[in-house]
Amino acid sequence: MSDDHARAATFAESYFASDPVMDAARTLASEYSAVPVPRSVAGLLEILAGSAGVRQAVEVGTGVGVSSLALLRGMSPLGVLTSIDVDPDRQAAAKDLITVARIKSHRFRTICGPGEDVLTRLAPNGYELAFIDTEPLRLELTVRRAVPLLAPGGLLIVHQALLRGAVANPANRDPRAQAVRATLKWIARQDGLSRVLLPAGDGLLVARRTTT
Ligand SMILES: C[S@@+](CC[C@H](N)C(=O)[O-])C[C@H]1O[C@@H](n2cnc3c(N)ncnc32)[C@H](O)[C@@H]1O
Repeated sequence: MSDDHARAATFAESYFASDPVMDAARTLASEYSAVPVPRSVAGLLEILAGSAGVRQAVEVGTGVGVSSLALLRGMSPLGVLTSIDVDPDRQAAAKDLITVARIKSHRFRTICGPGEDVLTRLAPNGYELAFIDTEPLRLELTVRRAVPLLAPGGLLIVHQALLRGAVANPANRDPRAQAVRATLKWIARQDGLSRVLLPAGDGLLVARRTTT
């Protein structure tokens, strides 16, 4: 990253109102070694969930709940987030975070298990937003299984879509970079999805189901 880009990224990450609950969540994340979405991505998740008036959302990669909190803050006050992770301890920490943030507990449904498997048990066309922030090696299968869950107009949002510069560099043969590249190619082949790839956080892919 050039000096100018690095300075711009640092400035962007500082351009937020003070948020003690989110700050505490970030400290918690480091204790659980669960890298949370950066502030810019959390802010965008909240705005997207809010502008779409989301009532049903699904997330793969709860971590300690930084992205969950952002989504729940943005969603309709009646909205329910179903959040999936393989790590029960992190999910327990996420539930505590949601309580501390004074969000009603029934709005945050956690399921412990591999996202790529759990998604097959959820309702097709039933979700207005799917957020994926999981292990890159599992990403393509997870995304393939998340897309059929989207309602018409629903949003698919994938974090870690650039893995710093690795995904954009075709000479980089790291398996995680290759897995993310394959996922992006699969998304690009889908007729019913419009898409944009943003260099926010570790790369954010936002796609919208355009078919009815
Ligand atoms: C980057 S962290 C998620 C951070 C979270 N989105 C946040 O902002 O706080 C990735 C999470 O994915 C979980 N994970 C890894 N493989 C998974 C899988 N196959 N299915 C579901 N979760 C998985 C890890 O346990 C970890 O908590």
